[in-house]
Amino acid sequence: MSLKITKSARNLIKKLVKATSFWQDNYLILREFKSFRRITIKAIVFSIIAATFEGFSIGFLLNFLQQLTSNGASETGIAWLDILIQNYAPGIEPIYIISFLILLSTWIRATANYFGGIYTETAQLTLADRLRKRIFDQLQALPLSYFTEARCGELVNTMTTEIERLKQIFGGSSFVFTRASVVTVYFIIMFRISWEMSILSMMIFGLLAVGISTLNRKVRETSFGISDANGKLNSTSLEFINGIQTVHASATQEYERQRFYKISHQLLDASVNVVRAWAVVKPIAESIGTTVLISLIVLSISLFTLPAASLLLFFFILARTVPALQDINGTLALISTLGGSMENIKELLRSDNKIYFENGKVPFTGLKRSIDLVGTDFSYDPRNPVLQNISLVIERGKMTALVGKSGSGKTTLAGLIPRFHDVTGGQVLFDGVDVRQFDVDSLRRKMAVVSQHTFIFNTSVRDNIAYGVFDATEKQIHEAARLANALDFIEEMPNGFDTVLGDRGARLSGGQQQRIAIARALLRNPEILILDEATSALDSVSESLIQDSLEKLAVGRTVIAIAHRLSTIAKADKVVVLEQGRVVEQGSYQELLQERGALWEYHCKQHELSQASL
Ligand SMILES: Nc1ncnc2c1ncn2[C@@H]1O[C@H](COP(=O)(O)OP(=O)(O)OP(=O)(O)O)[C@@H](O)[C@H]1O
Repeated sequence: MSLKITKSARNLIKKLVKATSFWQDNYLILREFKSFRRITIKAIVFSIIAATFEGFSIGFLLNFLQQLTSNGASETGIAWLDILIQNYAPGIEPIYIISFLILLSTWIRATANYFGGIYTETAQLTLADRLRKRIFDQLQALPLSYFTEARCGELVNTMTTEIERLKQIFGGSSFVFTRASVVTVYFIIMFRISWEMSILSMMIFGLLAVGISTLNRKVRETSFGISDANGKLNSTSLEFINGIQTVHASATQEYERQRFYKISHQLLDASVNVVRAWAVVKPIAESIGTTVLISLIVLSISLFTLPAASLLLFFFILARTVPALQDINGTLALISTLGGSMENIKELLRSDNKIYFENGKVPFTGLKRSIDLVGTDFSYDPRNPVLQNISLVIERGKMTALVGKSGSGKTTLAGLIPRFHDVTGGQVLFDGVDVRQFDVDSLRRKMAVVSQHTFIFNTSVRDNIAYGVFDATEKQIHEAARLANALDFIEEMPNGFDTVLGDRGARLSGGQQQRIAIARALLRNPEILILDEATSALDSVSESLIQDSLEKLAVGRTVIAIAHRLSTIAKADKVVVLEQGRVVEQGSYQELLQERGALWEYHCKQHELSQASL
């Protein structure tokens, strides 16, 4: 029965909490506390214990003062304590007992503060950790198209700086909670001393709070500029560092300097605005607080008559209440300055404003017949179709070459096969089954993509080759490197396979990076291989090495090659020519040449170029 009542009371509290607009506004962040409820509860409990014992120590102070002013009264003034003394320690002077109790309360308060501090800090750190991970998971669940739209720097800013700022919000909130508990205890004691004087003080403080909260709201509004400027600063810094070579090559250092200075100045302006707004709050609160205190003293002395010890303690507590309230106000104002960060994090965590990648359930066990594109359309932006009504059969174990001018949609088309993008019309079928029905991990595990833009991680050569095949043996890694014609240059490196490659493979040439990518693909031993051939001019030795390793990689697999070299096109079983997102020709190389259409022109152009370069 009692269990039922507790349960329904708990449910009622939950419902009430969830009905508050604070919960609804901040649900995406507050729900994280569920996973570390215990630490949060401990932090709250210890803060309350600390506040209670602060109250006890001050409460005992009144009895202590009364003892001093009454020339050694035989009673402490606390009924339960007097009974205890009479029963168990009749000979001991009450003043010693009160002194001991004051000390004991202070020790307990200090201990509770110590644990409260640890748990509060742990709760904040855990919250930051949870949010970082949640944002990471969120980013992983989003389709690739999200990353082209959202700015990289802003995302990094939200995951790092904004989370740190959010931690400050919760640090501040717990500080406000602790101070508010202490102030509550102060008010209880003040009420016990004189309810009239307490009500008067509360009314004045209440008015003060209304005024200050209006100011805090203004501070909060100014804070949004900081988050915005921080995001832009991060983006610009990342762009500058990533594009440093282009900046030097284009001699645009001065342009970049001005761009960076402008954004940095924007951050400065936004921060100064917040500092100005915040700086107003503190002195106003301080001067009003002191005025209130002095007015109260004057008013109470003339209006109310109280024993000297009580009056002294009342003002002693009041004098402690004013700075505590000022602390609360100051912290609330500081929290207001961090509102922008909170909004940014919530924006990223929201799921109702994003399109998610929907994974299929069917495990992909391998291609048996063909990949079919049936009336496929695709666009990154609805106003601008990139692929239109593509119908095409990619047969198992054959090489299909995609040919066409730059921007005709070859990379986009190839990206539909590992489901980097979802079609906007028509279908992509694997042996007659829509690609969206397959579990995407199982699908991609059967594939490898070697593109012009190989991403090299800042780890060792070995780890870069084995990326995604984490159980590969040393022998397999060496064999993959050998087949990719990468073994020679790897062995010449200072630490061979242990050499760390630097940010984005800074230590490798373009051709070497490609050979690492080919080794990576070889190690995956994919059934389906997507090759995006480099158009950039490699020296002829590198080119023939890469060509040779690509040929080894392609043997016995279903290959979709975005082909620029005639040698690749000529070897393909099928050539598909794209123009402005449409298939204009498809067939074998010889057939298409005989038709003297688009491929013929392409062929002639390449031939002229190769003749000219001889
Ligand atoms: N992430 C993207 N967001 C928006 N538009 C894009 C994106 N990627 C490509 N496009 C556009 O889609 C069209 C086709 O691009 P795609 O990269 O598929 O062509 P491509 O034939 O592979 O070109 P290239 O041979 O130069 O690599 C282009 O007009 C391009 O501007």
